[in-house]
Amino acid sequence: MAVLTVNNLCKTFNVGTPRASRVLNDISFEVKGQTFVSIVGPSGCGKSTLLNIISGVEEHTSGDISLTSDSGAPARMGYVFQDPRLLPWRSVMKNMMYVQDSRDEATVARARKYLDMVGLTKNADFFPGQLSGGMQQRVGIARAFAVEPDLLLMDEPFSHLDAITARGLRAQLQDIWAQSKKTVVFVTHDVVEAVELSDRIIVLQPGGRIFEDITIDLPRPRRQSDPRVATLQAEVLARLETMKAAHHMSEPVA
Ligand SMILES: Nc1ncnc2c1ncn2[C@@H]1O[C@H](COP(=O)(O)OP(=O)(O)OP(=O)(O)O)[C@@H](O)[C@H]1O
Repeated sequence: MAVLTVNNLCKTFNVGTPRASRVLNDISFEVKGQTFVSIVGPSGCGKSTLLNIISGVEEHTSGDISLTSDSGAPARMGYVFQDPRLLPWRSVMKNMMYVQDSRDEATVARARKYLDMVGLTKNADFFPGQLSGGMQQRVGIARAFAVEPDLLLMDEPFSHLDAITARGLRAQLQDIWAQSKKTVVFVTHDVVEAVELSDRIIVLQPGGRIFEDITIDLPRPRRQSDPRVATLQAEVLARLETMKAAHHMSEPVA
């Protein structure tokens, strides 16, 4: 069943003014439950705007968007941003619990389980200032999964981290995802990252249209050392280069 359905979505900023600009143009796609979908594309093509519309932070101009949960209750969303947005005066565990509706035993156990999955059980009583940037982002990821959302939105969660830390976190995210099978929409500039993590990659092009919707059919876990992963990464990059050429873009696409 589709958790997220987007139909003919358009977004124009500053409607009715001389500064009006259409950023998303007739976007349609579905995200089925338990799939990991990445949105990639060059800077300014509308990736974050799309994510903001899905999350409800931004309104769309026309089209439809719907979210469904298995239970029939209102769908719950979780978020992971570029920065982990932890409250500095709360411990790691209190940050984990801050976003939870309940403090019951099962909820606490779930928070502990996800903290354990990111290897931070020993740091539960630390404050964010006592953790590295990568550790803080691991708390942010564990916190979002611990809410057990119907849809988890991730906006370039590794873009502020160094390459080695980002690689470690991608491996960890793959492991958590394999165990939880949450439905994820993940925005990234990085095609290499998208191929490693995703079941599908939706490529946006300048002008805010879908260029391609690519299925990534590779066994998991996917590691950079696997030649099949590297081959597909090169293939998808080549397809993006074609798109770049069609739009006469000179800057790197991803
Ligand atoms: N609140 C706003 N008002 C007017 N224009 C906006 C607003 N927010 C975004 N835009 C414009 O919409 C376009 C798409 O922006 P968006 O941030 O969605 O792109 P992106 O693909 O996420 O870019 P990047 O990869 O650089 O983060 C850009 O031209 C941006 O200037």
